Amino acid sequence: MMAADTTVYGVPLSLSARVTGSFAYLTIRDRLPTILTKVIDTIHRHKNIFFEEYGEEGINAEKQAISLLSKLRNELQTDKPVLELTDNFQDVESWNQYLQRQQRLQGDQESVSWFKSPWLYVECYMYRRIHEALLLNPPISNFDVFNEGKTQSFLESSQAVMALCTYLEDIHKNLKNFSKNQLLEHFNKVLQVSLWGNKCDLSISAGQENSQKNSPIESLSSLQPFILVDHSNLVWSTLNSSPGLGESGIKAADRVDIVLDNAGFELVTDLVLADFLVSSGLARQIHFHGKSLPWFVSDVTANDFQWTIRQTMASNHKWMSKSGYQWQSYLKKGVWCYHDHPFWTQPHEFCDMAADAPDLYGTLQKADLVLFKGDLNYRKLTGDRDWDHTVAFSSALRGFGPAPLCSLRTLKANVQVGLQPGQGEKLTSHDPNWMTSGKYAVIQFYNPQSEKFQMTGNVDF
Ligand SMILES: O=P(O)(O)OC[C@H]1O[C@](O)(CO)[C@@H](O)[C@@H]1O
Ligand SMILES: [Mn+2]
Repeated sequence: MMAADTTVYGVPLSLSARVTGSFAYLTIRDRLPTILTKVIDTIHRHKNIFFEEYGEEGINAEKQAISLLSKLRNELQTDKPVLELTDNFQDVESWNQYLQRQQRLQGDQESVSWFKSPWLYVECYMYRRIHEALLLNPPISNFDVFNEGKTQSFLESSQAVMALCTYLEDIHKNLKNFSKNQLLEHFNKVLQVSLWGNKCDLSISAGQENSQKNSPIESLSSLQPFILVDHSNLVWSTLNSSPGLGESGIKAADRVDIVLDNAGFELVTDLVLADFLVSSGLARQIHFHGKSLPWFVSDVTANDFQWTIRQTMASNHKWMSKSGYQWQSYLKKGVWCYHDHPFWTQPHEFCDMAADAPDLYGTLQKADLVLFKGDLNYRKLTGDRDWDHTVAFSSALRGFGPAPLCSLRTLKANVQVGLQPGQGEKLTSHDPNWMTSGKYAVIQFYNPQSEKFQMTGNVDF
C-alpha cells in the first residue's frame, strides 16, 4: 500500500535521487558521472582526428567541449541547480519551458537540481547537455560521442546476427507453406528475440561491453520463465483483427510503428521482427522512430540506422547480406519508413504527448499497433513513478493511448505495473534486484479501444 504522502491527487511521486540509496540515487551518484567521464575521454582521444579535419579550430573545440562537460559533471556531483540550455537546437525553448514547469511543481523553496528533482527529467537533461557542449563548438557539433560503443556492440554480436539472418531466410523459404499455428509460433519467437535484444543496452553498464554472443533463437525457451507479463497473444490478435488482408490471405495490419531503443544487436532484432511482420503479411508498413541526437549511450539515431543496414548488406555471410539488401529495398519502396521527432529526446512522460507534441501523437494514431522498445520508453509510458506493482498498466498510462500499444522491455529501473497481487513481493524475496538487473522482462499490452471492456473490471490490459 502506498503511504498518503507519496501521492499527489492519487498519482504517485516521480522516482528521484532524493531517496538516498534508491536506484535513481545510485544512478545519479555513480553511473552518470562514469558515463560523463567516458564521454570526456572519448572526445580527448579524438583530438588528433579533430586536428586533421579542422586544424587549430578543431583542437580548441575539443578543449572547450571538455571544459563544458567537466563543468557539467561538477554541477551534477555537487547537486547544483539545473541550468537553461543556451544553444540553438530546435528544442531549446521546450526544454527551458520544461525546467520552469519542474520549478513550479517543486515550489519556490528549492531549485530544480540533480538529486532533488525527478530522475527521468535530470537523466534526460544530462544527455541533452552533452549535446549542447558539442553544439556550442561548431566544428565538432556532429560528433557522436557514443558512436564507438554502438558500432562495437554490433560488430561483437556478429555471430548472433548471422544466426538470426539465417533463421529469417529459413522463414522466407517456407512462408508459403506455414499453417496459421506455425506462423504464430514464429511470430512469438521473433517478438521474444526483439524483447531480449533489449538486454543489450550500454547505458545500464555505463558503457561497458554488452553484446549478444549466443544463438538468440535457442536461448528463448530458457528465458521464458523470466517474462513476468506476457500479452503476446493480445499483440497477435490485434494484428489479426485489423481490417486489411495480407498476402497469405490472413488479416493484416496496415501499419505497425516501432519506437526504437538501442543500436547494435537490439536494432537487428527489431529489423528482423519488422521483416517478419511484412514478409508474413501480418503488416503492410512499418514505421520506425529513432532519436534526433545521441541519447542514453546506445539509442538509435538516423545515422546508426543507416549504418546498420549498410553493414548488414556488406557482410560476407550470404543470408546476412541478403537480409541487408531486403531491408534496404523495403526502405526504398516505402514499406519501411524511418522518422525522428524531437519529443523522443525530451524528458516528458508520454501522457503529455497529446498536449505537448500533438503532431507526433497524430502520427502514432495512424498505427494499428505501436511497439515501444526498452526500459526508458517504459519509464516514460508509466511516468517513472512510484506505482504499486498491482496498478493496471492502463491506469499508469494516464490517458496515453494513441493506438493499441505494447511495451517490449527488460526491467532496468524500479518501476513495474500490471503484476498479479503478491507477484512483486515474491520476486523481491527471491531476487531483490529483479527490477533493475535486466534479467526479467515484460510484453505488456494496452488497447485504448477496449477501454469500455476494462471498465467492467474483467480484464487488466
Ligand atoms: O536502453 P534502455 O532499455 O531504455 O535502458 C536505459 C537504461 O538507462 C536507465 O535509464 C538507467 O540509467 C535505465 O532506465 C535503463 O537501465
Ligand atoms: Mn536505450
